[in-house]
This record gives sequence, structure tokens and C-alpha cells, in this order.
Amino acid sequence: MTVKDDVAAALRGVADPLRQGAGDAAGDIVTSGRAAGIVVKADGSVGLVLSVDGLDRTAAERLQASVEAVVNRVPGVTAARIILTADRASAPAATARPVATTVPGIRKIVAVASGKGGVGKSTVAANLAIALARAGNSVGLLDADIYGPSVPTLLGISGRARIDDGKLQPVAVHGIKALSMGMMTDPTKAVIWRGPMASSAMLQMVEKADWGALDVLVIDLPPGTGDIQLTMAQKLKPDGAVIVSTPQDLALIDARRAVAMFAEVGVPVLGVVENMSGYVCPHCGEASDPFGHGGAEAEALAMGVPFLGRIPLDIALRRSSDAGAPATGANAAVFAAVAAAVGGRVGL
Ligand SMILES: Nc1ncnc2c1ncn2[C@@H]1O[C@H](COP(=O)(O)OP(=O)(O)OP(=O)(O)O)[C@@H](O)[C@H]1O
Repeated sequence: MTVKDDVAAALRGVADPLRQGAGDAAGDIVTSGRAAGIVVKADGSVGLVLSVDGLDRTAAERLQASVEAVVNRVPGVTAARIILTADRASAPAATARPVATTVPGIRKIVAVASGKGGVGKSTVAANLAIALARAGNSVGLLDADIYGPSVPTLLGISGRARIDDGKLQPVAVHGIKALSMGMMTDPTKAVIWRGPMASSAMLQMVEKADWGALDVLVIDLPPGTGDIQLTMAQKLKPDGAVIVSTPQDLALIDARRAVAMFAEVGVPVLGVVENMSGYVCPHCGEASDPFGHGGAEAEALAMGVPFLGRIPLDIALRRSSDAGAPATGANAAVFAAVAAAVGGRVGL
């Protein structure tokens, strides 16, 4: 028996929380398909994908903890990395009321993250937020990117955030409410944020701003997977995370790190968006592939996380973004599809 067989055998001893007591043959998490994609590396570290479909946050965290404990007990295993995914909405609570986040008035929080900078994370976050609003949700967008807040440019917002009755006022634009780190500081001056400062500024922008009632708050996290991002993910406990990557190998290595970071804090990865995938000629509209495409989709498949869609490298998108306008045409259709998938997965 290989270590992988031993891990699978150990996981068969963990009951699927939704099948417990059902007395059917599919009562364990391997047979029911909840645990899949077991990978054992040469150093003895084990990775696997755990679906938390239909489970509330407490049940998902409990299941993750038992899976970790069981895998770590298998001889030869040096570390366990559990990637949480959620394909369907959480099971409705007994009262049939939507499950709320820890922030009053905000039903769901979705983080948009990337392992490295410049991959188009903010472009995806802003257009995802607008697409979710067009689908009928009341949506907030928080640009927590302390390194280079680009949401003001993307949405055409200028000036500092207003404070009324001691509360920060998000700006209404393109059918959403938006607030950005860029509206807190002087854009001509460099700001040096230390980790704790950045985390507490972001928490205040979530908890103390006048968002009103929101179906979903989309948070554009800073790029990377350091302590700041980890703390933000831990403190805010988003309902899920969308990872943005370009198709190139180096970006994909970083995307893998981002997936691992969310796994570490028990936040389900809703899927991967491939940006700058192929190139659309601004003259004839023909699509070509100077840097290739499909890398992020293959990587998502390998990690067992959903692939949400691809956006080409398109000068029209850069122009509209720089002019503060949402994506149009085929790009807008991709964002609408990504929004539908994300909305379905978090239960909007
Ligand atoms: N698919 C695309 N086609 C053309 N230009 C794009 C595309 N996606 C993003 N861009 C452009 O690339 C630049 C960087 O995008 P964006 O600010 O969204 O990246 P980011 O990953 O959030 O960067 P940062 O690391 O600064 O946070 C912007 O000028 C944006 O308009």
C-alpha cells in the first residue's frame, strides 16, 4: 500500500456530515465524493480537495479539522494541505433566512485575490461587483489594495471619502457602492503601511463604513500571500475567494500559493479566473495567443478548484478601465458568467 492508499483508507473512516445516520453505502467522505484529488509529494506532504457543499461554516470547519487530524496521523505524512471548495450554496439555515456574515447588514463577503501583482485582480474585482449588481444584488466593493489602489481609476472616482455622522460613506457608482484605500490617503504621497495598520484600516472600512444592507461585499485584496493577506482572510472570514491569474507559469505558481493560503484559513476557493488569456487584435478583432492560454484552467483542474472563465488581453478593456467605465461586449458577458457562478456558489 502506498501512502496515498493509506490516506484514502483513513479518509474512508470520516463520515460525510450530510450522510451521517443515513445508513447508505456512501456515508464516508471518499465514497460520497467530498474528499478527492489526493496528492502525495516526495517530502511526504499531502494535498487534497475537500468539498464543503451544503455545510454551514461551523460544520465545514469541524470537517476540515477532522480531515487534517486523520491525514496527519497516517505514517509517512509530514504535512496536510486541505483545499476547501464549494460548488453549491450552503444549506439553508433552519429559519430559511440567508446566512449572514459576521458584519451586520452584509450577507456575503467574496474576496478577490492574486498571488502576484499586475495580473488584473482589481479589473476582475470591479467588473465582478458590477456584474453581480446587474444580476439584481445590492453590492459593495472594497478596494483593500494598499500597495496600489486602482479601484478609483477603474470606476472613475476622485477625491477623498466623505464622513457623515462619524461614518465613512462609500460612493455610489455604476450601480454599486465603492470604497477604496485610495480614498483615505493623498494619492500624491507614498504611504507606508505596516501589517497591523493595514489590517485594522481594512477592518474599519468593512465594519464601520455606511454600507447599508448589502447582499454581497466584494473585497479586492492586496496582491500576494503574505501576513497582511492572511490576517485579512482570517479576520473577515469571507464566504469564498476568487483567484485571478494570468496563464504564465510564474503567475500560476503564485496562484497555487494563493489557493493554499485560503485553504490554511478555511476559506472556500470559489474558482480561478484566467486574465490576459490570449490577445484580441484592436484592428481586426482576431484572437491570437502570443503567451498561450489555458494554463490557469489546467492548474485549476489539477488543484480540483472550479475554473470560472477567461478574459483576453484586450486593449478595449484597458481603455475602458482607465476611463473609469465597466467592460463591454464579450468581456462583459464573461464577467456576467463569472458573477452567476460566484453568486450560485455563495448562495446569493
Ligand atoms: N484583460 C486585460 N486586457 C488589457 N488590459 C488589462 C486586462 N486586465 C487588466 N488590464 C490592465 O492592466 C493593468 C493592471 O490591472 P489591475 O490594476 O486590475 O491589476 P492588479 O492585479 O489589480 O494590479 P495590482 O498588483 O497593482 O493590484 C491596468 O491598466 C488594467 O487596465
